[in-house]
Amino acid sequence: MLTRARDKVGWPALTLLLLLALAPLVVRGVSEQGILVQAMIYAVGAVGLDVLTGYSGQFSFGQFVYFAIGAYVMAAVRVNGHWPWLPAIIAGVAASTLVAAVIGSLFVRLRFFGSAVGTFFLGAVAVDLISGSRLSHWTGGSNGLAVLPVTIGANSLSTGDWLYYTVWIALALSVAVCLRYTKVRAGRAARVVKENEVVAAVLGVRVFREKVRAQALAGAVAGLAGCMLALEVGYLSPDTFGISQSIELFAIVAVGGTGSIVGPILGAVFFFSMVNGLASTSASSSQLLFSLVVLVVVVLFNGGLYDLLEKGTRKLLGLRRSDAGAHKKDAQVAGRAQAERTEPVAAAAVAEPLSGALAESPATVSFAQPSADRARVRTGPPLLELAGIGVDFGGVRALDAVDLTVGRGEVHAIIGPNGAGKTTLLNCISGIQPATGRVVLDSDDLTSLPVSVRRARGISRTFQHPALVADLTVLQNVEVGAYETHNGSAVLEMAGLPGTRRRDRVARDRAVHALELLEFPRERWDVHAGELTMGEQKHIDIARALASEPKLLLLDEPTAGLGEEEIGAVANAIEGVRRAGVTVLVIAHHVGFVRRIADACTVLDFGRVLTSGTAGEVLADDQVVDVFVGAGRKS
Ligand SMILES: Nc1ncnc2c1ncn2[C@@H]1O[C@H](COP(=O)(O)OP(=O)(O)OP(=O)(O)O)[C@@H](O)[C@H]1O
Repeated sequence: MLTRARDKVGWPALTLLLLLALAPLVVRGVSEQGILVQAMIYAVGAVGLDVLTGYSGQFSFGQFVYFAIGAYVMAAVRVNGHWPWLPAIIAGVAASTLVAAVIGSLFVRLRFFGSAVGTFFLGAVAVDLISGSRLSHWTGGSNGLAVLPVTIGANSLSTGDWLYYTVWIALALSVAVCLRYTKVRAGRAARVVKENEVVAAVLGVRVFREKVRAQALAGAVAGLAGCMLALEVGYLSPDTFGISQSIELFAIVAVGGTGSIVGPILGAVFFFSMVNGLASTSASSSQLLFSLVVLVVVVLFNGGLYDLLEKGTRKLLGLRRSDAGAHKKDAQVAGRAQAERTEPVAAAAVAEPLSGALAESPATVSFAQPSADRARVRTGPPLLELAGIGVDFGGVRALDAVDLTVGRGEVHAIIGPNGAGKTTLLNCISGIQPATGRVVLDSDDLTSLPVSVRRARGISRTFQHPALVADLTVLQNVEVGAYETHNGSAVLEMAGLPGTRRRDRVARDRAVHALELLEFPRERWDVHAGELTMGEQKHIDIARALASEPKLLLLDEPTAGLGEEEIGAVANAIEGVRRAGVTVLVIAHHVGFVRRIADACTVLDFGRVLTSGTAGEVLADDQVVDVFVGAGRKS
């Protein structure tokens, strides 16, 4: 399923920051300005949490720990080391970043429940360390630690307008850095990780590294929030920090809207205005009212305040861009137009279900020219050789001594009934699934190599369910697959140095080339993936896999769930891939589709190769009919 993590939030973020910058002109009361300062401090931390949850799909109850580390390190180096204030803040942020990266790398493999428990107890350890005697010479233990006043000339950054604008600068900086992160390669890779870690790995993304990077960024931003909190409160004690802050951050992100960067700022302003506005009522009813309001916002407005505001603004301006239904319709119309333009063979000819077609009689179905003439014309050694591939899932023998040879430049179809082992076979080739036997690509033995190395050696693949990033455009999604490696420094990428810009240009060129090769309509390149039809998504999945310029492209049921015209478009796309000289191994369920695109065909049944040959030969084989329609089957 496609989930939302927004990309185009630059203008809303700028507008909101400008409004906050101007707010002191209108909001003159000391306590009202204090509320906004509190809101902005928490917004800094919440923006980081949004990067972690909304963009990289991770979870942490431990953000308050990074608040505390940032605050205590900043205060301690000033008191004990007499550091100037700016280096002290940098030290606080650096310390929280480092600890978040280390802790993150320990917790990154945990699923939701493990993360929740792990980060919760991390908080308990941190509070104990701060309040206990072990670090008391730095933290002041239970006595607390004074935060030395920060001044510029005669002005104190800890009070009044100076505090307000110091915190505002911290917020603007956090928003700028986090927004930039979501736009560079590392941030986009993290968004694919959020969609599906296996897909990300196959696209060459270092899943572990991207998750730790997101943890470190969220930790850095939380550390900066901690420094601001230290400036504001002027005195740190174990009571200054607690798990409740992490929960408040979650509430702020949920109320404001996840995956939007802007939402958490709105959420923080709403949250603190509510808390302080209700504080005048009796304690118990204010708590109840507050909880009810949060509940209503979270339950009724799934996308949070930002979503509500975005939709309201569009309505007000009479824009219909986010009308998903309208877009879907547009997409279908555009998809149909494209299919009509590029479809050289009647779409119906490729849409016949394999079992149905064979049950009728192969002769009665109007197919494109069988590809027998194309088959086996390839010369030279085969590109892919599988020998004795075997996989057991407990008692289930999913693959049993499978041998398969795929010729260079060939389109080779794998067919077979449900559960025959087709997907497992592709998983073995791409390295997702450990197996016995040998996998050799272009005389290169890949058997013991991991997914990332196999991709680098020329294997790319698609999945039954394309995990595209909904709020990235078509072109941006394809770019994620176009990077040769997903190594490199995220900091350098965010700085936009010439080296990384060059690499981005190469990736863009490859993505453009892949889309052109598949004849995906140019007017749809800037459409968000969340607005594409299923057929278009499959198309983009193929383009994304093709963008890495593989030797072998593995396609897992690219026609599953598609209508006749869309199947025709996928067949055209595969023809384009063939013309580019890329070898294709494709799982298919439609006999017309197989006849049209395949040079060769292998039938799997109960994890074994039943038969292999040209598509024409294989589909004329009685045994194949048995497998698909059950005739002659003993059990
Ligand atoms: N992770 C897994 N754990 C346990 N059993 C599995 C796993 N993956 C696949 N299997 C089993 O292995 C066998 C082959 O599954 P596989 O998904 O490869 O078949 P398939 O031919 O691709 O089927 P379909 O056409 O339905 O996708 C099936 O019996 C399936 O239940």
